[in-house]
Amino acid sequence: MRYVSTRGNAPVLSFEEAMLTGLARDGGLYVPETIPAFTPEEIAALAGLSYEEAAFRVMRPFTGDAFTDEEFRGIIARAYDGFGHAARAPLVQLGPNHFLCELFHGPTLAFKDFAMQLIGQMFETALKRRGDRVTIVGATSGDTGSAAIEAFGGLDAVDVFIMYPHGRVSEVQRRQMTTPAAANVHALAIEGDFDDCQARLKDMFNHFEFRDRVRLAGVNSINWARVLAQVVYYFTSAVALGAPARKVSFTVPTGNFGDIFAGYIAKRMGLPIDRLVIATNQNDILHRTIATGAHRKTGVTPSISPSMDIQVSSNFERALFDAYDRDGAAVARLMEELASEGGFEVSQGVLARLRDIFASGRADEEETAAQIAATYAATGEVLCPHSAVGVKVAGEHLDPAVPMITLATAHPAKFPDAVEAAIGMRPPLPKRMADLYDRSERVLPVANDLAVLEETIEGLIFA
Ligand SMILES: Cc1ncc(COP(=O)(O)O)c(C=O)c1O
Ligand SMILES: N[C@@H](CCOP(=O)(O)O)C(=O)O
Repeated sequence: MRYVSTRGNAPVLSFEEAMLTGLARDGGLYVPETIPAFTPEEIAALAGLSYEEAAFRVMRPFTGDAFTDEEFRGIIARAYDGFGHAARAPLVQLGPNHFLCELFHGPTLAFKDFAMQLIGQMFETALKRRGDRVTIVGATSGDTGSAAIEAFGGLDAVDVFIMYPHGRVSEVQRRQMTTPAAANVHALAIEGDFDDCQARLKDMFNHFEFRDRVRLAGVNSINWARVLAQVVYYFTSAVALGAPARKVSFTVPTGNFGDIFAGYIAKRMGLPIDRLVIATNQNDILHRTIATGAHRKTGVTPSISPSMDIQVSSNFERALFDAYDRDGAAVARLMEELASEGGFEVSQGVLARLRDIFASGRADEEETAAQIAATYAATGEVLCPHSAVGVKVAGEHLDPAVPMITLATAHPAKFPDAVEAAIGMRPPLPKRMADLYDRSERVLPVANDLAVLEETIEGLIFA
């Protein structure tokens, strides 16, 4: 299996090289050269397997010779060992034909743990074998950062720097990033929003002297291995509801487009997914794109679902690459237009292709809070605000003939203020985190400035 850049002008890499490389050197994102297809029999055979075995079967065709089967099974076993639910990604029923896939039973209580725990183990195995060391820099709106710090903290072969937007993540998210004691992890508070953090990260990747000097690696969904790990729960949940004999649809709370792109890959692999519904909060560039064909930044407005406060949605580039028949030059032109003009329009043909696969909707602040309250009253399930955005939008796309699965992307205890405002109850943190508010914090405020950031990072790793 080989990996190519969405901008068509970077070296073709193996799985392991793509994983350790992060952003392609032409500024693009790596994607598999071809998507392996599963037969209906192979999909049916996933029924009744452990999550770990299903993960092995779904991901193995993508990893080439990076790991032996025994190594890969060990990596998967260690990745999911610390999850607080035996099913890893359990389904609960919300209503007739509407299910919630709870993705928040990992160590940091968000879906990011599914991929981050796995790639932590993959990096450790690959770097040890190579006798190599890398510097991981990440951008977060709250959950990627805490999951990365949990997964990579204390590992020998990595230093980790996570940029988060100062004042724009929940207190639980911030404390998850700033209280771990491991000396190799650093939380950097940036003045700006998530888009600024992600832009600085891409600037670092595009500054080759810095990139090569620190041996820069990425664990955002820039990294293909992150997306791959997220493909698995589409298979396990669809099979639990009768796939491949029965079609299913998914609604996915969306910001950086990584999670829903994983669903698109599952569909390309042969999983019978009817609709993939993009659910956005008031930062709705993706919903507007599907509705109108115009992909235009409007600036980020802080919301009660802060992890989705994103307007420059990195992985949409991967969807465009396929929608433009894998024409890397066309994608590069669109990305230049996004950077210089603040947006672009997709052609009518491309819009029709996108609409063939993706539907969309949005939830504003009041609708999100109302959905938390309504779901709690009807079912007793306490939703986090991101999952509530998903459930609200899913409600507009229900089809009596096709089960809908909404991804519940975070635990409500990560966003206690929003949940309390909606239902008058503060969801408690799990016991193992009960002292989170008493732990001391370690934060490094850094200017939203490439040179200052690079100097800070180099100062810490070469100290
Ligand atoms: C809780 C939560 N829900 C949804 C999302 C959106 O996921 P994606 O960025 O993969 O679209 C994020 C962040 O990415 C998140 O942290
Ligand atoms: N919502 C994310 C934003 C970064 O997304 P990623 O999937 O590209 O890592 C977060 O919580 O940080």
